[in-house]
Amino acid sequence: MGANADRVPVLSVRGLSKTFRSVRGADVAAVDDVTFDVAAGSCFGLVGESGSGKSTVASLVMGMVRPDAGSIVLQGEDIAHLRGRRARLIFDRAQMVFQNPVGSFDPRHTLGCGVAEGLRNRGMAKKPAEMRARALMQRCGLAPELFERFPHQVSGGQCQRAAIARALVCQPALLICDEATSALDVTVQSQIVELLEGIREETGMAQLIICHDMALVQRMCDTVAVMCAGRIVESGPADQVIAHPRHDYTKSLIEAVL
Ligand SMILES: Nc1ncnc2c1ncn2[C@@H]1O[C@H](COP(=O)(O)OP(=O)(O)OP(=O)(O)O)[C@@H](O)[C@H]1O
Repeated sequence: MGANADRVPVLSVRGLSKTFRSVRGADVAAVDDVTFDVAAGSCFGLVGESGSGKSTVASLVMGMVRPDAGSIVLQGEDIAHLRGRRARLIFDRAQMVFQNPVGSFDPRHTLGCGVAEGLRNRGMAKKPAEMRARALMQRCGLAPELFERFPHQVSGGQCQRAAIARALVCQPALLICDEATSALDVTVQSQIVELLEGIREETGMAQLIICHDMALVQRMCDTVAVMCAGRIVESGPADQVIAHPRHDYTKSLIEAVL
């Protein structure tokens, strides 16, 4: 756990629900009465099979999908129903890293330009924005020459490091990683995990890790919640949940990877 952990919830989710309506009548309750907290300096794991609702939780927290019910309190403010410009301000406080880093960058721009873009969009002049982007890329383990490379000219691991640097430009209080290491080989995955842990220690940010890999959760997370068909079926300290799972669904997830 991060040295700055002080148990202040950066994110408090209460009774969050979202059903995707279908014209053909097959509605999907993607998120159903979900409640959890993510404390400053801590790492919270949201695990579950494909389709259990993990990414929808992330989209709801980031304001990309509107909830049917519930509250999402980010740094003390309920952001569940913000609209327009105020909703976009969520990105100053929470950022996301995705599974496919290459696809998350504009192929026409260099990685450096992509990392600096968030600062430029917030009104910073080109020179200081580039300097800050270079420093962040270096912190994320990227050699200076990679600043000028295009996304397709670097490895998946290097591109994911750049995506993490880009997420850090606005010093978010919350970083959501949605299967951020799933597409990487084991060695690179381990390096990215170390990078995320280091950043958490340094900044005291809260991290929400979305994945289906219990081994990764055991390594990274303080707390874990297990999602099944939109609901949290089990949650608690990661070591405890993994050592003594109560729910059959959790047992099957653990047996699949450990
Ligand atoms: N925009 C959408 N419209 C309709 N249904 C959706 C939409 N987004 C997600 N769903 C459905 O909601 C359910 C939960 O999907 P979600 O992507 O949140 O699961 P997940 O646990 O993140 O899965 P994965 O690990 O495969 O990404 C699925 O049944 C999915 O088909």
